[in-house]
Amino acid sequence: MNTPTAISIQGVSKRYDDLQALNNVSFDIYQGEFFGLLGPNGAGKSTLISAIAGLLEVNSGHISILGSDVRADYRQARQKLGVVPQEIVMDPFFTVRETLEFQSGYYGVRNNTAWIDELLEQLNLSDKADTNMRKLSGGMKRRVLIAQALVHKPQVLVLDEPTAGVDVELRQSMWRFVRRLHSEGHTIVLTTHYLEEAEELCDRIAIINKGEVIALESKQDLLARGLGSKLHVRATHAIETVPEEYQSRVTRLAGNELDLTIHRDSDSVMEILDRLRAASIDIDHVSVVNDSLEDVFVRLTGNQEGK
Ligand SMILES: Nc1ncnc2c1ncn2[C@@H]1O[C@H](COP(=O)(O)OP(=O)(O)OP(=O)(O)O)[C@@H](O)[C@H]1O
Repeated sequence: MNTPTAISIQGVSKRYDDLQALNNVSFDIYQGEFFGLLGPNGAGKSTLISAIAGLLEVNSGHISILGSDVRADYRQARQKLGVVPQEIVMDPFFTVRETLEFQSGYYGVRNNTAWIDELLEQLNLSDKADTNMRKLSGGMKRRVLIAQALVHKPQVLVLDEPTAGVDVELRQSMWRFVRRLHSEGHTIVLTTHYLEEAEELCDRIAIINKGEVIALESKQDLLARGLGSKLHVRATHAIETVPEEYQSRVTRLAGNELDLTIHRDSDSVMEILDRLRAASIDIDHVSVVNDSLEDVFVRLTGNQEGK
């Protein structure tokens, strides 16, 4: 693949006292990707994002944004990058518009009123432009964070759990806007605990666990990994017993309904159904449900804390 690199992460390690938060992390994110960074709580995602933003001194390794090193060429790298942080820190006495103007000044951007107006409109904030930040709801503050990250029109946008605690309607309108930015050529990096969101939006996904990258694949490849699927069987009568060889795979047995985990590569569904029939299970209906990203994530990280 010859696509230019948007974010290059090379051999990055970070230690907090005796805790290794990042351990020799290396991967590239390409221009125009919608990239997902997933992992359970405490995996090291926010540490990596702070390092990408050039806000954290790492113990070893290098990170660059479109060729600019985030430490050595901090100002250039920051011009190319917008980061929507997880935590809301804002001056409560500024209005929404003042907040965005102040942020523009920080990047040395002037005369960008038209772009600020567009951001306000796209994020449904136009009627709040002159409202003080302290009077906004949490969801509205999150929208201002996104606008703030975009005032200087960065090529690369990193969103650290932007939809935590945001209602469904707002989440959808935020994603519409982020998708539009992506379709216009922006590189988007997303961390989220809503795995269905990552499944819907991201082209490629890295899973971090205990400071290490444990998977880095296209979403399709990740979803095709491992066991793969669930076989759902409905019988015409209550199912009394399941053949012994399948008992360890039963995830649900209730009345005439039975769920079994199956391995897409090595199991023959027809053979399983034949054996169930031979065990006097009169099959009425069968369906195969593929693993979700959440199933794969839980299997790879071995816990459910990332939910
Ligand atoms: N400033 C700090 N000092 C000491 N330890 C820290 C500091 N910041 C983070 N850690 C620890 O480093 C590890 C990685 O934390 P980090 O916030 O990067 O994880 P995360 O993947 O973003 O988690 P979450 O999903 O909960 O936001 C955790 O064990 C955390 O407690």
